[in-house]
Amino acid sequence: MHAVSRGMKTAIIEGDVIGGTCVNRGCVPSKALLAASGRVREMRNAEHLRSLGIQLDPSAVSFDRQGIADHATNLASTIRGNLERSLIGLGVEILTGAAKIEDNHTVSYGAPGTVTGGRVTAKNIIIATGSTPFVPPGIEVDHKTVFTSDAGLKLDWVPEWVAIIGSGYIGLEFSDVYTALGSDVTFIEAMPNIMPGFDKEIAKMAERILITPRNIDYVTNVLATKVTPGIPGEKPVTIELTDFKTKEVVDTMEVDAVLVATGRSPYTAGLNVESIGVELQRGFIPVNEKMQVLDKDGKVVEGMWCIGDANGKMMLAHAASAQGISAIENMHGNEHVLNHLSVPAACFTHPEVSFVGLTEEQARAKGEEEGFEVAVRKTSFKANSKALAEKEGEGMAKLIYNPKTNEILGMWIMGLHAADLIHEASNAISTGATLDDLKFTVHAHPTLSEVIESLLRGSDGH
Ligand SMILES: Cc1cc2nc3c(=O)[nH]c(=O)nc-3n(C[C@H](O)[C@H](O)[C@H](O)COP(=O)(O)OP(=O)(O)OC[C@H]3O[C@@H](n4cnc5c(N)ncnc54)[C@H](O)[C@@H]3O)c2cc1C
Ligand SMILES: NC(=O)c1ccc[n+]([C@@H]2O[C@H](COP(=O)([O-])OP(=O)(O)OC[C@H]3O[C@@H](n4cnc5c(N)ncnc54)[C@H](O)[C@@H]3O)[C@@H](O)[C@H]2O)c1
Repeated sequence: MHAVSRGMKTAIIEGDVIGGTCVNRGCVPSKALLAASGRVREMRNAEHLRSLGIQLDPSAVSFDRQGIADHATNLASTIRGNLERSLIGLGVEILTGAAKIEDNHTVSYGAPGTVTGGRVTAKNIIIATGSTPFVPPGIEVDHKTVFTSDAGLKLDWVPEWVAIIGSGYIGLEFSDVYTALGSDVTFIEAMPNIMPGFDKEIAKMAERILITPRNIDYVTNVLATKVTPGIPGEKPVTIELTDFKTKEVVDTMEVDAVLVATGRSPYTAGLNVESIGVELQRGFIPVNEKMQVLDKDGKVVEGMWCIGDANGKMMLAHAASAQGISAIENMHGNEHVLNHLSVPAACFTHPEVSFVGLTEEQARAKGEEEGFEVAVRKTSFKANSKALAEKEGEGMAKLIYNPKTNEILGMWIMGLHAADLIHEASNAISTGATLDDLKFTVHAHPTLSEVIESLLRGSDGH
């Protein structure tokens, strides 16, 4: 769409359905499941409702599993249809088939292994082939009792006990869905702590809010080295657990189902990038900061660009789009470099966790290396009138900054609508605004955004 807006003749080659992972097997259906299951959780929380003066018998709240699953499927197909119609309306040509690079200005496409579809030449070619679920060796996926997010999003059943391998974004969001619908969850995490990618303090709070009060337990420092599928209601799934450090088998578990959420692999096999002198790096396509593809000697391959999950810089949908816009600007002659530290991210649990920039640990390490001080301000949702009106005072926001320059290095938020609240910080980092620029900005009262106001002003005493 951005290429069209810049006056370029544009075609997309798609081997499956328009919209990719995000629309069909990612952001969109997962948020539909989270929305529906979140309502179930809310309506079964009698104590919370009572505190608002509402009486509802939690056992009277039921849900239709297929209805929730249909909501996710229908949403994906609506958004896919809208997207396809917009592209066609803008004059983008949609070519169907698996693409194979012939040279830096030619791509052939068709059924895999053939070139019956055709061949197109272009001044610029963007590789945006994305990623697929990574399944560690030893794990047998039957898509029924042992599955990745692809099958999990279909919500074919709600198992009584689900083990989730990996406590990253997918693991956490699915744990939110499953526990709301009545499942027990066990996390199996290779790292010493669960949610290892989070700021440590936020991970601690997330554990207190999202894990401890729910039917969730976890084991850390272990790898699931062998997983054998079962038969629903008849035979359990078996999991062999191996100590991460000693590599010794330490335990076996039997559960009803296993969700494998151990990251994603770039989808670049068969693209034939060798034809343009590129060497894949763990499957990813190397690019420079302008998103230009680099060959095995680190030189720019003229006319070739790569964006999104396939370059591995930041596996998020909006990062992929932003990189695409950046690539088009560069093609158009407007030099542009996306500041990835300004790209926000969010985990859409109830409540949400969001962040932009660095964790406190990363900022302190950077400060030590580069010789600057790091300061931290924190505030709680408990002091926010809107959050209290909703009886949703659990949560915190944390600002990490350089006290000499007042540059914002990172922000982390856990609490109601954290995913929407983070943009004030990401816009500030993106435009280079400092705390001095922002400390007298005004936020409507009573709104959740006053949580950010108190961080920016340091008005909570810090
Ligand atoms: C369960 C889940 C939830 C997620 N939730 C979020 C979220 O809430 N927010 C967020 O920002 N991100 C989320 N993500 C991540 C997000 O989906 C990805 O970062 C994003 O889709 C990457 O976009 P992309 O364009 O690089 O690749 P993809 O979306 O993977 O698209 C690649 C496309 O290329 C096609 N393709 C691949 N190879 C070829 C070939 N050789 N020829 C022709 N076509 C080909 C594929 O069929 C696919 O349609 C989620 C991911 C998952 C799995
Ligand atoms: N809300 C969102 O933005 C959102 C939601 C879902 C997915 N995503 C994207 O999708 C991608 C994939 O998500 P994900 O949760 O699968 O990956 P992730 O990288 O976020 O988390 C994977 C987790 O699995 C652990 N792990 C890896 N191998 C293991 C093993 N053998 N045994 C036990 N633990 C193991 C890792 O230590 C890590 O904690 C992410 O890059 C994320 O950016 C984003």
